[in-house]
Amino acid sequence: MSFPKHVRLVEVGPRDGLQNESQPITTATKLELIERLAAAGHRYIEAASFVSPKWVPQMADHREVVQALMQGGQARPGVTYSALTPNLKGLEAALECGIQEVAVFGAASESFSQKNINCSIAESLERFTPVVERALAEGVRVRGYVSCVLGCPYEGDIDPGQVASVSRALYAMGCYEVSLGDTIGTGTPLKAKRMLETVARDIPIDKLAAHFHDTYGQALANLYAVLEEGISVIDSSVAGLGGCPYAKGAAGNVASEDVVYLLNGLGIDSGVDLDKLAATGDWITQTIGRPNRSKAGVALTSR
Ligand SMILES: CC(C)(COP(=O)([O-])OP(=O)([O-])OC[C@H]1O[C@@H](n2cnc3c(N)ncnc32)[C@H](O)[C@@H]1OP(=O)([O-])[O-])[C@@H](O)C(=O)NCCC(=O)NCCSC(=O)C[C@@](C)(O)CC(=O)[O-]
Repeated sequence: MSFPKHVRLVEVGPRDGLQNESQPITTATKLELIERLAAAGHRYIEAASFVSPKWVPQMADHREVVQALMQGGQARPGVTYSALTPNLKGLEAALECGIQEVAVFGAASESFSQKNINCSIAESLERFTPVVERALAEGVRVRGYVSCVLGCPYEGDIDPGQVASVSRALYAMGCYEVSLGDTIGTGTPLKAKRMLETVARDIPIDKLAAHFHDTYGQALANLYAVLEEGISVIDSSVAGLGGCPYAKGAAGNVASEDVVYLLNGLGIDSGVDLDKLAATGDWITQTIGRPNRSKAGVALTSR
């Protein structure tokens, strides 16, 4: 067993963490969250989502958020701020706001693809191709997501071969990294390992990321399992905020504080200050009136 020395964390709290909140959250609160996360040491922050406001109302202020960061002087040097762009319309808007990095998001499940982005897997890949081409032509890097890699809310079990096939397509298209999403958190460590082994036959392991939700309390165990396999990029959300609007009952992402606590214990550097991160989790959950789902965060802030 050998773990990586360093893990790159992708903080998805401002996007995945907040997208499902039904109460309006002000742009100022979102920007303060992003700044606090950067101050805690996060170097990759998913800040917004250029999707239809009819589909995901909470992300309707994507322009204001990204403009404030990239054109309003609120971005920190050395931090990459990214946004989801499901189509050319979203990409064009994100480029106008000066975005540094974007992500396209597909699924390994046909039903989830239809519910989430209103098209089949094949249609989504066709739609992403010009998005990736245009972004790369503008010097903007593109990340790819695959949802439902360990289970689908509509179809149940998903064949790892299907995960590998969609991941391959995104990687071949020009995505520099493919993030593997256990959207509904049904995965368990052996399942996660097997899925990863299948995908890593075609894509170098250092081009893959783990994006695990914690619905069944398995996310940290799953992360430990894929760290053993060589994963060195982990997506997480401060205070375990989040859920997917198109996966009813799905809990938030694994909490960033819990991941940093795990990594610290394994002697793996993430560059993130756990106390500052825990204070950020405490602040955002109090601000938006949500329970803090990070066990490490709650333990640290109640000392
Ligand atoms: C993809 C679409 C837009 C297709 O939606 P559609 O209805 O098929 O698109 P359309 O092209 O027919 O357009 C319909 C309307 O949407 C507008 N529109 C069209 N595109 C945009 C855009 N980019 N930005 C703003 N507006 C847009 C467009 O202008 C039009 O407006 P209208 O004429 O009706 O007023 C829609 O299905 C959508 O927005 N879906 C959002 C899904 C989403 O955000 N899901 C959550 C994120 S994914 C996730 O959480 C999983 C992940 C990544 O975290 C990994 C994991 O955990 O699994």
